[in-house]
Amino acid sequence: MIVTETALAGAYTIDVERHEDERGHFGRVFCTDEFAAHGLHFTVAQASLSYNRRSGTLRGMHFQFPPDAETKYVRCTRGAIFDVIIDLRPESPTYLRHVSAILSANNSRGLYIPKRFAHGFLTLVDDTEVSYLIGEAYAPNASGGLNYADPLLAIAWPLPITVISERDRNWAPIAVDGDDRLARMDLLASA
Ligand SMILES: Cc1cn([C@H]2C[C@H](O)[C@@H](COP(=O)(O)OP(=O)(O)O[C@H]3O[C@@H](C)C(=O)[C@@H](O)[C@H]3O)O2)c(=O)[nH]c1=O
Repeated sequence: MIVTETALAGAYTIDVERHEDERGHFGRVFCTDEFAAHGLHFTVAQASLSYNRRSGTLRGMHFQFPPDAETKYVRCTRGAIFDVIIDLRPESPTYLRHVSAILSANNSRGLYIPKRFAHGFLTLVDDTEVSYLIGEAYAPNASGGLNYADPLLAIAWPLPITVISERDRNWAPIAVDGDDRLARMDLLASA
């Protein structure tokens, strides 16, 4: 695996070293020891699959409030997505900055997302499947979100958004004079 830290500390792209032969290829996507060598101590509590019928489908920008924050390891196993993560750690030098990556079945790239990040994606083709490994149990009452079109975040989505849930369309933009969602992301709250 090729484990590369992104511009947001603690978030990594994970590329597969493919062993190619006439049948196709084989490669590792997760290894406890290799992760640990990069300081990543990831144990899987749940795995989820997201199927998306249409190109232009947006899911996000989601996070779980501490103490139920989630670590996610995301990969696109069919089709392609424009994947975006946002640093919500108030103490971080890259607070509220985002990073994007194209994840596709062709490139087999994965994204490792630490706790206290928001995550979302836009499908780039029809029939796209996204596979997650998640480090913590799901706490439905701890879910929160940010608006994908928030001018403060300034995410340059590469396609028009044509399919989105009502919940995701209606997340409030960040309030610059104090936002309760962001206030709840600090280290004390996550302790
Ligand atoms: C996220 C989640 C949802 N659900 C249920 C709640 C609901 O009835 C149904 C669909 O949930 P949602 O609309 O939240 O699904 P979705 O919008 O696909 O939510 C996902 O979006 C991406 C961007 C992420 O990063 C994921 O962690 C997750 O938040 O599935 C679970 O049972 N377990 C889970 O872990």
